[in-house]
Amino acid sequence: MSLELFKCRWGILATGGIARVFTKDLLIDPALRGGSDVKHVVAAAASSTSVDRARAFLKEIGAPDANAYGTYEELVADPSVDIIYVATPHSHHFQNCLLALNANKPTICEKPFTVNAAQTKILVDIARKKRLFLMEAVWTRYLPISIELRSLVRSRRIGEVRRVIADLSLAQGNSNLDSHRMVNPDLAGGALLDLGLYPLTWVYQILYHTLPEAEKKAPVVTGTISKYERTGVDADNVVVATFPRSIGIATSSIRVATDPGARGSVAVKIQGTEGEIQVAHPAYRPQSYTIIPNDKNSKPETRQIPVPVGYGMYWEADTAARCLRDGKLESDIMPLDESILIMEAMDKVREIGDFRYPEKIESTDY
Ligand SMILES: NC(=O)C1=CN([C@@H]2O[C@H](COP(=O)(O)OP(=O)(O)OC[C@H]3O[C@@H](n4cnc5c(N)ncnc54)[C@H](OP(=O)(O)O)[C@@H]3O)[C@@H](O)[C@H]2O)C=CC1
Ligand SMILES: O=C1OC[C@@H](O)[C@H](O)[C@H]1O
Repeated sequence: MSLELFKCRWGILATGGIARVFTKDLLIDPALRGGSDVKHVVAAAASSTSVDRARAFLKEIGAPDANAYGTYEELVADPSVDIIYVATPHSHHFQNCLLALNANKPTICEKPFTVNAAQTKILVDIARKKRLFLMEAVWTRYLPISIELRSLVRSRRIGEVRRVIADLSLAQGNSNLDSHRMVNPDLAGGALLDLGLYPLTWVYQILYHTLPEAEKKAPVVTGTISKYERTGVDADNVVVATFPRSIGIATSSIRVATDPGARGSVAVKIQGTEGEIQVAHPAYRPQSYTIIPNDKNSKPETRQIPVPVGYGMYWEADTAARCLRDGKLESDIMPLDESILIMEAMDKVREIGDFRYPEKIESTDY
């Protein structure tokens, strides 16, 4: 008996760098990643710049017959679209997700969800009230390596995990840096929201997500930031999250590098009472890990889990499609309340560092 695949029809909101990568990944034959029970179709894309840009995007990614729009409003009104993928700069996630949800479209949104927790909470409230699927598209969470590591931690492979140290630092040597969204306060630039979300993902997916529901408690968060002199966004930061039985330390920077010279460094250390797991850089897309037991007579074990094809963003898309198919309103892998907790941690560290974005993008009024 052959089972019919669930077809998920995507509307791509924005045509920048990550939209291109995600949409190309959507169209990769699932057989090349070992198969899937869902399939993806690019139904439409919109560019706020022009309809021609949307057309050129669709041609480039290999969906020339999909609907092209010159406004996001037209995209979210398209009845042939089942779900919207928001791929604008984070400054615009709140207003773009609002637009999609208000048009009754299930939505996934690039990381970080919004500029602050207040905005995320509003989106979550609206989605829950309208019974619409909503998910933060933190693609790292859905990678097979993350799933495997969460399972190893739950099975106490290294005993009880008491500490996670995670870093994503990408020194930006680029002479055009000052014009990049990464340091533009109007586009919610800065290391914490852009890069820091990944080390925080490791801290929360290991120290919080793996716990039984009854043991999940919001951590006490503190931290520090230092600013990029020319634009005032944060250039380096440290976040310390103290959970009832563990501590997480997440760091990120646009000044120094986790892996200088790309020689292969450790990005994440998951430290348990019986040993440690070292996860390879980069924290957003690691492809191997090593288990190092405390017992010096036991050998370290390295496991490679390469992304088989493309960039690896199809796994988050598969998760969203399955949720739609099964009538689920959120993903168990990236629950909405956990997205809010992580946004609150970033709010707290920005507050300690006296770093606020311009009111127009911190605002919850649109
Ligand atoms: N998951 C991942 O690995 C990655 C995620 N990201 C996340 O994706 C988001 C987008 O990043 P990225 O694709 O690199 O950004 P880009 O600058 O490459 O693209 C952003 C797109 O958003 C649209 N846009 C709408 N309003 C604005 C505005 N005021 N200024 C600039 N662009 C605008 C534009 O598309 P149009 O003209 O078509 O409307 C633009 O091309 C960010 O939130 C980032 O954190 C980024 C990189 C990697
Ligand atoms: O999400 C991201 O991951 C990779 C980085 O290069 C990029 O700046 C960031 O947005």
